[in-house]
Parts: sequence; structure tokens; C-alpha cells
Amino acid sequence: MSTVKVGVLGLQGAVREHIRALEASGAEAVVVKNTEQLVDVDGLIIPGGESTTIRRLIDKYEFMESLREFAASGKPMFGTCAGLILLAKSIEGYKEPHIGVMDIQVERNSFGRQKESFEANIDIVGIADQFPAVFIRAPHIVSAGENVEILAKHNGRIVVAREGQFLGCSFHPELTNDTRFTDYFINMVKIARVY
Ligand SMILES: NC(=O)CC[C@H](N)C(=O)O
Repeated sequence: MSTVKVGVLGLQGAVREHIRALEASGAEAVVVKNTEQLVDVDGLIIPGGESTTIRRLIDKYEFMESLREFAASGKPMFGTCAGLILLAKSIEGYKEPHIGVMDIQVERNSFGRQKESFEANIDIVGIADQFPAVFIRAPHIVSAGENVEILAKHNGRIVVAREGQFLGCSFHPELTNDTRFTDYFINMVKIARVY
């Protein structure tokens, strides 16, 4: 199977780190800075960073319609940390979601009583045992619709989920050298492209 091309939304956040991780996993990686580039990629990662800042830049550069069209096209999307918040259909304390395509409700900064950032080894169904997950002011998934598969929890809170083409996690897989999470998403993109 030929290489897949995966975009990383390049408005703010851990963009370079995802590019490096994708390349380490053998995919072609593109920093997406304008809407035309979306047409050209087989899958898209929305990185971690600051969800409110990314949202402001999505509006400023008029990305929202194209992102929703991308989702409607069925191509895989992977949101990490702030990216998970951007994909969610519901955000606790907010009237409106951002992109709002994945059937989950999230709460921001929800590991607040622990250190601001921490690492934990977690088992993720179908992806990895003992994955070194780096949490940085991380959100968690409060509830999920019936078509959402819960793939991992940490301290009883949902931190990884998948709904068909949408994959989301609370932490930063791109900040470790463990390629298993990125490999899994690349595989989703390969399968989506074949069928
Ligand atoms: N590391 C992250 O992406 C943090 C997410 C950030 N706390 C937010 O709410 O957007």
C-alpha cells in the first residue's frame, strides 16, 4: 500500500511534534495552514495546544466550514488534548461546541487537582498496553454517545475514544517516541482510503 498523506492543522500547538511522529511512522506529513491543503490529505490531526486560541485562529482564517466538510467527507480525524476539545459535540460550561463532530462531552483542564502535567502508563484497547501518556492540562471525556467506543480510562475517567472516523485522546502521544498510537491512526487512514 502506498504512503498516506496526513495533515496536521497548523494554526497553534504541538504541530511539529505530530509531523515528526507521523514521519517516524512512515506517513507523509503536511502542516495544514490553508483550507486548500485539506483537499489533498487523507486524514487530519488536530493537535494539542490551547483550544480557545486554535478556535480563534480557525475563525480568523475561515477554516470552520472546510473542517466540517472534511469531517462530512468521512476522512479520519484525530484530536489530541485541545484537539479532542475541538472535535467534541459538547464542552462542559460552553453553549456551543467548536468543530462539533464527535459524539462526546468533554470537560477542560479536568485533572486540575493533580500536577499540571503528569505521565501515566495506560492500557488502550486495540492500540497499546502500557502506553506512556503525557497529560498537560488535559481534558477528559465526561460522557459519550452509543456509537462511541471507549478505548481507555485513567483514574476512572475516559481518556481515549473512537467513533468511526473520529479518534480522540486527552494526552499527547506525539511527545513520546512510542509510535503505537500514531501507527494506529495512520492505519485508520489507510483503511479509509482503500474502501
Ligand atoms: N495540552 C493541551 O492541549 C491543553 C488543552 C487546554 N487546557 C485547553 O483547554 O485547550
